[in-house]
Amino acid sequence: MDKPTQTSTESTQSAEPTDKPVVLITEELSPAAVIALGPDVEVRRCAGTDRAALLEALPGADAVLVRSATRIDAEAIAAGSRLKVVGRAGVGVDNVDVPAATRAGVMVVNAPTANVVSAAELTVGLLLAVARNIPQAGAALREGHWQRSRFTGVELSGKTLGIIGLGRIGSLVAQRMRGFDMRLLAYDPYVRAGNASQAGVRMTGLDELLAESDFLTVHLPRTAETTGLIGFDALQRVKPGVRLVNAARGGIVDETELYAALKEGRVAGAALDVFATEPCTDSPLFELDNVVATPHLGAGTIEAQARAGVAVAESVRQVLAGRCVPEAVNVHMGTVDGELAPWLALTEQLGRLLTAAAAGLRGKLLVKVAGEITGQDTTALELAALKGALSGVVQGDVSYVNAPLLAQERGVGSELLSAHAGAAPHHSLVTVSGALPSGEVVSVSGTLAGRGAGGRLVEVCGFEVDLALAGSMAFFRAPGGRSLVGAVGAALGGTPIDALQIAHGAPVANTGNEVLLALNVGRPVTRELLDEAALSIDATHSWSLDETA
Ligand SMILES: NC(=O)c1ccc[n+]([C@@H]2O[C@H](COP(=O)([O-])OP(=O)(O)OC[C@H]3O[C@@H](n4cnc5c(N)ncnc54)[C@H](O)[C@@H]3O)[C@@H](O)[C@H]2O)c1
Ligand SMILES: O=C(O)CC[C@@H](O)C(=O)O
Repeated sequence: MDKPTQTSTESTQSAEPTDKPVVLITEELSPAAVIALGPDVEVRRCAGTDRAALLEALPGADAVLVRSATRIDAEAIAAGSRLKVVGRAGVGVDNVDVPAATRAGVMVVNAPTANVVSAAELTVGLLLAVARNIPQAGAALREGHWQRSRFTGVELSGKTLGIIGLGRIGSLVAQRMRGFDMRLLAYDPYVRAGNASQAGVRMTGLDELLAESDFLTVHLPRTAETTGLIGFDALQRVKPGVRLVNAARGGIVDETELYAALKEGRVAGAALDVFATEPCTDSPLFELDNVVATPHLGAGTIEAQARAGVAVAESVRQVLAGRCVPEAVNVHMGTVDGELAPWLALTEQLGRLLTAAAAGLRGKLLVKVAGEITGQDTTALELAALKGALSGVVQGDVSYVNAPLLAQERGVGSELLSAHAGAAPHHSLVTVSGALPSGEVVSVSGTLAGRGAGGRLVEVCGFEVDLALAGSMAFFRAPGGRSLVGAVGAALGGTPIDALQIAHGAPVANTGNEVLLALNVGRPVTRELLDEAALSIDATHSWSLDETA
C-alpha cells in the first residue's frame, strides 16, 4: 500500500463482507490516525470496554487498534480468527496477551516513543502538584475557601528524587527535574550506571533509594516482577514524609498499602495517574486530602495522541500489506527496508524448497547470506527461512510472528551466518541448508537476478542449476549415465515442461556420479506422477514444490 491520499471507508460495526482489510478501532484515537490508515482499509468501531461487542466485532477484523482500556486477551485473540495485527496506540502492551498473539501468529505493534514526552511532562506536573497541593487548593477555592496555610507545601529544589525505572520516561523525567535542582537517584537493575551518571543520575539499590528519597516516581512496566513492588515492605523502608508519584501502571504501587502509609503519615502525599483497575472512580484513596489523582492522562495530549495514532496506523497498514515493521513487539526482525523485501520472499521460498528436498524439517536450519546484501541488516532472513520451511510441515498459518515458537516446539533451531565473501559469481546469495533423516546435509541457494526480477535457484544439494524459483517445480536425484529426460517426460504424462536442467557431477560439492534433474513445470506434479517418474529413472530422491499454491 502506498501513502494514503484519501481517508479510509468508515462504518460502524457491521458483518457485511468487504474486499478491504477491516481495521477495528476500539477506543478514541486522534483523527490523524484514521487518515493515516488510508483508503485501502475499512474502519469499523466498537467500544473496547463493551466485552460482548468486542468479541462480536473481532471475527470480522484483520487488525484491531486499541489504547489502554481494551483487553486483548487470549479469548479476544481466539475470537479474531482472521486477525493479523494488534496495534497499541501507546507504550504499554500489558492489556494485550502478547504470548497468545504470538502463538496465533498475530503481530503486536506499539508506538514506544510517541507519548513519552507527554508522560514525563505529566510526571513533572504531578511532582509539583503533590509538593504544593495545587489541585486541592484550587478545588477548595472553587468551593469558596481562601485557605493559604492549609495548603502550605514543600520545595523541590535541593530534595532527592528517587526514580524507579530509568527507561525512556524515567530518563526524560530526570532530565527535566535536574532543572529544578533536585538530587537524582535511580533504581533500575537493567541500566548501566555509566549511562546514568552522564545524565547526572546516581544508580542505587532499591533500599538506598527508598531510604534517601524525598520524592519517589515510578516508571516501570507492569510485569510479574514489578506488580506490588511498592507494597508493604517498600513502604516501611521509605524516608518518613516521602511524596510518591505513579504515572506508569496501576498495581506497581499497592493501593491498600499506600492508603495505610498515607493515613499514618509515613507517606506525606501521593499523586496517581494510574490504578490497578481502570476506570477507577471510587477508590478510598480519593477520600484523602493528600492524594492527587488524574484519570490516566499521561498520554493525554493532542501531540502524543496524534503521534501514537499515526505511528501505529502506519505500522498496521504495513503489516496488512504483508510488510514487516520495526515496532513489532513480538517479532525481532531487525531493520527491514525496501531493498531487503524481495530477499525475504526468496529466502522463504528457499525454506519451503529445503523442507521438500529434506522430506521434513529437523535439527537445525542454517541460513548463509553472502555478497552485497550483507551490507544490510539481514536478521529477518533467518525468520523468512524458518517461515518457509515450517509452512510445509505445520498445519495452519505460519507467520514471522509464530515461526520461532513453532520451530522451538518442534525442536528445530536456526542460525544465520553472514559473510561478504562467497557469493561469486552472483552479487548476493542466500543458502538454506538442513539435514535428511540419514544425517546427510541438503542445501538450496538462490539469488535475485536484478531489480524487480524474480528469484533464481542456483544450487540444489551441491548441484549448480539456474532455474526460475517460481511456479511448480520437480526434482530428481538419480544415477547418471542414462537417458533421463525421455523417461521422466513420459512418466509425467501431459505435464508441460517449461524448463529442464540436468546437473552432472559435483561442481559445488562431491556428489559422485549422481545427477540432478530439475524442472520448471506448467502445473503441480501429483505425488503419484512424481513417484512414477522417479521409478522410471531409479531416482534415489524426488520432490516437488508448488510455489503457486
Ligand atoms: N500514564 C500514562 O499515560 C503512560 C504513558 C506512557 C507510558 N506509560 C507507562 O510508563 C511506564 C514506563 O514507560 P517507558 O516508556 O519509560 O518504558 P521503558 O521500557 O523505556 O522503561 C522501563 C524501565 O523499567 C526498567 N525495569 C523493568 N523491570 C524493572 C524492575 N523489576 N525493577 C527496576 N526497573 C525495571 C527497565 O529496565 C526500563 O529501563 C510503562 O509502564 C508505560 O506503560 C504510562
Ligand atoms: O492510551 C492511553 O492514553 C494510555 C497510554 C499509556 O498508558 C501508554 O502506556 O502508552
